[in-house]
Amino acid sequence: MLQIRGLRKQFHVAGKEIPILDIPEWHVGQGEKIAITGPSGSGKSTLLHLISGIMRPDEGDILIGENKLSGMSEALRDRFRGEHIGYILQDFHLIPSLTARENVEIALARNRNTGRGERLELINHWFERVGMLERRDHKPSQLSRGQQQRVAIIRALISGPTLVLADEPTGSLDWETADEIAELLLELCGSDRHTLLVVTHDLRMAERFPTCRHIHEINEIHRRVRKQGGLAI
Ligand SMILES: Nc1ncnc2c1ncn2[C@@H]1O[C@H](COP(=O)(O)OP(=O)(O)OP(=O)(O)O)[C@@H](O)[C@H]1O
Repeated sequence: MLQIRGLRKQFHVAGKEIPILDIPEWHVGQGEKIAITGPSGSGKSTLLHLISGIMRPDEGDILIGENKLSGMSEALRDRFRGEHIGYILQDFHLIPSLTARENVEIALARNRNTGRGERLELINHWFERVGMLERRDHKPSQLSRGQQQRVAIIRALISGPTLVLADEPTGSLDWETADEIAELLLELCGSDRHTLLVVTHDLRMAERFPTCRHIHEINEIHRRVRKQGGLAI
């Protein structure tokens, strides 16, 4: 469902080009659940930014299903992301002035052309699924961090994306809450319909996943830079 070919990304920093990613070939099958681990600065978040189309590669192709991201205009990539990709971040990024339900509703209204009644029914169903029905009219500041992440997970999944990307989803949570969130994410993405890629430093979380890959198994930059006698990133 996800294919990466000849992908390269570098950043221009202080007059120098710093290579970050070099992925000759990587395939992820429909329904796979993969945790990607690796040291800080090894390009994990950059990889997710490229797969979501938020960032463009310098070279190479990313295909999601039959859809080649490099062949799309920025507007088309934004639409494609809204319709097919769910993104979960460490810091939730909920809108503070809106309630939990409203945060979910604006994402749903943007991505799905449904009537309000149908939307509210679906939203209630999801809040019930994550055990937060009674909290749906609370603002983010009135919720715990774990609860805020549950709302962010609903927001990412409610439109039925085929690909779910999560960047350190448990990074700002205590261990117990992190375990609950990892469990919830795997349960909600459990069907073959959802492909789930999570980048994490949390090895306890990574071990729960059917597949766990170190970024250096995918990204050849580390090997190449070392071979050239450069600094390892
Ligand atoms: N927009 C940018 N401009 C310049 N350098 C960048 C930019 N974005 C990321 N980098 C650099 O690219 C490298 C990879 O960053 P990235 O955030 O992908 O790493 P990461 O593996 O996700 O790290 P962490 O685990 O700490 O989040 C880092 O050295 C970072 O400083």
